[in-house]
Order: sequence, then structure tokens, then C-alpha cells
Amino acid sequence: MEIERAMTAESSDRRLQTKYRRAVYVIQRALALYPFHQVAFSFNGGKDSTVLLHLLRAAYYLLHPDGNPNCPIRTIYFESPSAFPEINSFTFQTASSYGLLLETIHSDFKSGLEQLLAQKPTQAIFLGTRIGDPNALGQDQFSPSSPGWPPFMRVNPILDWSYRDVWSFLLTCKLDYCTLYDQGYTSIGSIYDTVPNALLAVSHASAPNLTFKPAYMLLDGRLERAGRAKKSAPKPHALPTIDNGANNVDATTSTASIIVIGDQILFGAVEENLGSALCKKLRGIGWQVSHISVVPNEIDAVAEEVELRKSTADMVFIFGALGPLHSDVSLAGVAKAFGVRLAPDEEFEEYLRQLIGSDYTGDRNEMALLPEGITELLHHRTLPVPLIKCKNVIVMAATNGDELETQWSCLLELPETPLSVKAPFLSLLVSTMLSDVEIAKVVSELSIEFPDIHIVCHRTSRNGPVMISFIAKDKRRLDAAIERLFSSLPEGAVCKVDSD
Ligand SMILES: Cc1cc2nc3c(=O)[nH]c(=O)nc-3n(C[C@H](O)[C@H](O)[C@H](O)COP(=O)(O)O)c2cc1C
Ligand SMILES: Nc1ncnc2c1ncn2[C@@H]1O[C@H](COP(=O)(O)OP(=O)(O)OP(=O)(O)O)[C@@H](O)[C@H]1O
Ligand SMILES: [Mg+2]
Repeated sequence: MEIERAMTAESSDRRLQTKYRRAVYVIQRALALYPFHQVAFSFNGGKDSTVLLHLLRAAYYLLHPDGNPNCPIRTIYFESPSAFPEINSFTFQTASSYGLLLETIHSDFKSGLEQLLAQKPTQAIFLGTRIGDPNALGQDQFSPSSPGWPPFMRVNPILDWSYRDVWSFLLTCKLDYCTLYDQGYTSIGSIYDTVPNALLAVSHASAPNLTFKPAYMLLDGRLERAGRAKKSAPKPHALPTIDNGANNVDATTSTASIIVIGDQILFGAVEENLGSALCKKLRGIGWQVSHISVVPNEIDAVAEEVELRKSTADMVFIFGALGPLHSDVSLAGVAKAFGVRLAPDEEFEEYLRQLIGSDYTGDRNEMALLPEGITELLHHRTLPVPLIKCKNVIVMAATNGDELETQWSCLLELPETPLSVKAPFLSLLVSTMLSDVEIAKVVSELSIEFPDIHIVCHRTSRNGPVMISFIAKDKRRLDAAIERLFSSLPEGAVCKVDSD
């Protein structure tokens, strides 16, 4: 059988061979658990379900070496009018070439499955879902259908396969796949929400139109869905803008939370300064920091803090505890907060190998264990190793101000930066020698009159001047508030101070 031969005799890729063996094992377990006529294969002509088709064929052959050369499995295809014609024709042609018993369903997944189960007992359905797919979170190789869905077992034999594994398998076994993948499509949804992946675009001086490299050329599999429109993308024209004399800019504010992991800070051995440096940078792009915390190097402490902050801030930044030491618990804490495992990430492992070689204890580089299914690697040409982003949590690798500077610039330069630049905060600083008792009433009234302005007072000493910062995005409102302060206090009692 050509798949088994290619994987065992012709391929020298040990990692892929292991994944192949494991996937075949999962399929065989499922075929042993459920009667063959009560099992279905959900096939949509996509690359992942094409891989699964051939794994099913191999597993079936290994169980019945003298039987049918094909795997005559019940196969369901949800055909939609918004599918690409290339996907439709590939699905029908492939089903017919490999003797699949195709049942085409013309309704949405849920009601289609309800009808299917009412008509034919179906205990298990094979799917080409992989970790990284939006719906894969929390799934295992065997996952019962979700509450509210008709009852069946979802069997996901290639759940742990990476984008690279999928392409190594299809290319090593010289398998046909839908032609759209040769035109730069890397993950295929409907004709309305899918375009070729811009990361594969090539521009030729001679050809006015963009052309695209094939899908297998995409280096970072995490970006496979870059050609799929986000379902809840905000409409740019709906954003409020502000005019501070230059161009109109987005006047909304995003919030960030900063978590510093550091026993050394809590023991007073080292001063915390990365958090405050980041606050300044965030203010410069119009973000507001809602919280900074310093937590000990303990998985539970990190997990608890991440869990608390990830749902209240747009973005959470973590400093510290990243590396191979026993105290490097940041990623384990993040994984725990999201309820996922740490799993080896081959792409990250490769970066680490190029940086530090293969010099680590144990079978694998433990630094390449990343929170499974939620991690995105943020690549930038000047970073030796990409930054790690898990949903809305960015794990910064910076250990000092210079490194923060570099990583911050990289974050802002990413083609799809997770940090949308807003109208920056402007601030005006004044100082007064009047006592806090003397100014309290005026400042309190000002804060009621200008609720859109942050009026922040601080003292440099008990008897010294009181400093008052006015922070806002709208320059005119800021000027109006300052004017009101000056007119409410005796002449000469307040003076402006230069600030950055
Ligand atoms: C056979 C089958 C079973 C599914 N079972 C479930 C399920 O149990 N729970 C669920 O939330 N979605 C289920 N889905 C929907 C998928 O989670 C997902 O929406 C679908 O694969 C489309 O992915 P896309 O949005 O990336 O195109 C199922 C889909 C198929 C085809
Ligand atoms: N229209 C459909 N009909 C049948 N099965 C489907 C359909 N859409 C999705 N599936 C099942 O869900 C799995 C994951 O869907 P997904 O959209 O990720 O397709 P794919 O095969 O992975 O291709 P790609 O990721 O390149 O689009 C598929 O492998 C298939 O098993
Ligand atoms: Mg997929």
C-alpha cells in the first residue's frame, strides 16, 4: 500500500513517522470500538481532511491487507453554495477515485448532523481538526460532540499534527490535493471569506497582478489562517476619531495589564523597572495600563494573575521567568490560566536549535514546550527567537531596558501587530507650592467638570510642591482644563513644568 510504504520505507522523517503511527493507531482503535457502518468520515476536500482520507486508507489496509484496496467508509460532505468550485470538484473526484460512500448534505453542520443521525445510526465521525483550528481548543483525539449537538464521538486522529506535518505528509506520499493550495490559499473557507495568504505573495516587475507561492512554502504554520477573514473584525469607519491638528486618529483607548514575575523583586534584591518603562511606551500609542502586578515565581500565582487580567484587559504583558530554569514558570502559568497543556512546538524548537544548538538535558528542549492550541509566534527579522503570544497574553523575553526597546519596536513593526496604535495620550504637568489642603477643593471640582481628563496629583515630599498631571487625548480639552485651574487659584500659585 503506497501510503504505508512511503511513510515507513521511503521517508526518513522520524517525527512524521511517529505522528503517522499514532494517527493510524487512533483510527484503528475507533474502528475496533464502533461498527464500521456506524462510523463516518467528514470530508471537505481541504488539506487536513485529504491527509485524513489517506490515513484512513492506510489504517483500513493494515486491518484488512487482503481485502478492498480502498476504505469504503461512509463519507459526509456539507456542500454549500459559497464553496469554491475547485473544492467541490476535488471533493467529488477524490471520493469517486477512492471508493468513498459519499453522502452530500445541504444544510448547516448541526441540523445536517441531526438529520443524518435520525436516518442512520452514527456513533463516531472522523474529522481533520488540528490544534490551532479555532474549534480545536479543549478537544482530544476522542471528544464527544458538544452539548446541544447530536450525540456522537468526534475522532480527531491528526489533532496534534502541525501545518508542516500536513504538507510533509502530502508531499512525501505524492498525494493530490485541491489546486487552490498551489495558488497561495493556506486554509480554505467560503468564497466570501477566503483569499490567498498575503505572506505567500510574490511581486514580479513584469506581471502587474500579484502571484502567490504554493501553500507548502508558508514557513510559519501559525499564520495558515491569515487568508481567512476574521468573523468579528471591527469596521474601521465605525471608530471614533480625534483631530489634534495633524491627521484624524483613532480616539478609542485600549487597556493593558502588566504582570512581572520576580521573587528577586519581592525580596528587594532587584528594582522593578520594565513594567514602568512599558507603561510609558503604551501611553505613547494611546493605550492605558489598568494594572501592574509583581508575582512570585510560582505557577499558581502566575496562573491566578493571568486568569484575572486576561478577561479585563485588551492585552496582558508578562515579564520574567522565561527559560530553562526551575523558576521559569511563565509559560506553565499561562497554560494553566487558559486550561491547556504545554506541548512541544516544533517551529519554536527549531529556532532554539539554531540559537543554542541541541545542548539540553532530556529528550527534548523543554523551552520549546508552549501552551497548546493558543500560541502564536510573533516573528520579526531582528529577533533571534519569535515572541510568544497566547490569545491576548504576550510573554516578553526582555530582561532589561535595551531588550525591551528592541522587542517593542518589533511588536509595532509586525505586519499584523497585536498593538493597534491609537491617538496618544497628551499630558501637561503643573506644580504648585500651595498646600494639598489649599488646592483640594479646586482640583476636585475640576475632575467633576472634566471627567474625560485624568487629573493625577503626586507629591515629591511631604512639604514640597504638589505636582498635578492632566492626561487626555484631546488637546483642546486639556488646554481648557489647565486654563480653568489657573483661573481658579491665586495668580502665580501654579506654574507649568516641562514634561516628556
Ligand atoms: C462532522 C462535524 C461535527 C462537528 N461537531 C461539532 C461539535 O460537536 N461542536 C461544535 O461546536 N462544532 C462542531 N462542528 C463545527 C466545527 O466546530 C467547525 O465550525 C467546522 O469544522 C468549520 O470550521 P471553520 O469555521 O474553520 O470552517 C462540527 C463540524 C462537523 C463537520
Ligand atoms: N463542509 C464540510 N463538509 C465535511 N466536513 C467538513 C466540512 N468543513 C469542515 N469539515 C471537517 O472539519 C475539519 C476541519 O475543517 P477545516 O475548515 O479546517 O478544513 P481542512 O480540511 O482542515 O482544510 P483547511 O484548513 O485547509 O481549510 C475538516 O478536515 C473536515 O473533517
Ligand atoms: Mg484545518
